[in-house]
Amino acid sequence: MELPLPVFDVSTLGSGSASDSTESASVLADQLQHTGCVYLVRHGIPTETIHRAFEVSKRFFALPHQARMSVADLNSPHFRGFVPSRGELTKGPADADRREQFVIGPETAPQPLDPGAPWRQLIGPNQWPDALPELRPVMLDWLDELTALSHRLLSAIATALHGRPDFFDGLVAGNPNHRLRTSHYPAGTPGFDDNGLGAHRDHGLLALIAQDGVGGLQMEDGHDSWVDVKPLPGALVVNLGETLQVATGGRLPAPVHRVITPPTGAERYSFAFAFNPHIEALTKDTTDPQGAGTTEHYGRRVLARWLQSSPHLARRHFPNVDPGALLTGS
Ligand SMILES: O=C(O)CCC(=O)C(=O)O
Ligand SMILES: [Fe+2]
Repeated sequence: MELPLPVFDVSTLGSGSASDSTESASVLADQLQHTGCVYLVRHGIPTETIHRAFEVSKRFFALPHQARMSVADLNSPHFRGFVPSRGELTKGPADADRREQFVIGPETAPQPLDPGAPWRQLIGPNQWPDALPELRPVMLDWLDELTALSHRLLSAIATALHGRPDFFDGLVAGNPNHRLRTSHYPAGTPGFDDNGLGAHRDHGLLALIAQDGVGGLQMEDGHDSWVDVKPLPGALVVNLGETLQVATGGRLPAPVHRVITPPTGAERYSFAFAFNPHIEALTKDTTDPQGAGTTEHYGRRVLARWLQSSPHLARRHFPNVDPGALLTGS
């Protein structure tokens, strides 16, 4: 099968001498520099962990509507839980996403409410449905595996770009706003309702995607056309987010991507793990020796975006927060 993206063998990072892994880190950075998106093979996450995750995801989406709605995201100021089909407006109000999702993050206690820093509400507990007790251990185990792999990749990128594996660690330390979302893309009518997930860039550092064999994930190739990221059995896909694009002065691009609804008779399941900065992280171009350019506050930016794409949550939990004011820092 001809693949649209480079393939990176993760096992080359951790083994052998330090110079081997430095070389391998440069291979990864070079691949990412061209596409912002790469297949990862021999990534070390047990097949069994992945298999269990897909299995429990299917069982979650097969629960009766009422059981899924018992953990609706509308209950959660932390943007976690079940997001029904059409519940998110990634592309804007005219075309809601057709996928349904279940979203978790690192399990933490809620933060004290601070009206001057509403983004801190993104940190907090998850919601778990009583009807499927296995969901919690399986999702949290998968979250831990994906977090550990993301740290390895970030260290490799830091080694390749700055000669130091811990160069970007300060962005993630503390309360990282990671998210693991599993999505179910129901079949649709081609040409009519094919917006499974609207075109977007991820906001964080990098994302790891696991998809089943159905296909539908597409990346923009930089020349206004879409490339099908065909499923590669056992592989994960890494795609970079805007925080890393900013931190590397644009050297590592965050690709625009989307998911097309499966055709009649098919349905797609996937996982996307967003490896995100901590909620107060300040990002600026680290390749500029003068330190010029704007500094971005991750918590402000991500809350503004999520309020725009989830207006029902905005109205319920953040009625006095203006996304525009968050973005301009006032
Ligand atoms: O479902 C997928 O394959 C991709 C999901 C994605 O890009 C996201 O949730 O940000
Ligand atoms: Fe994405």
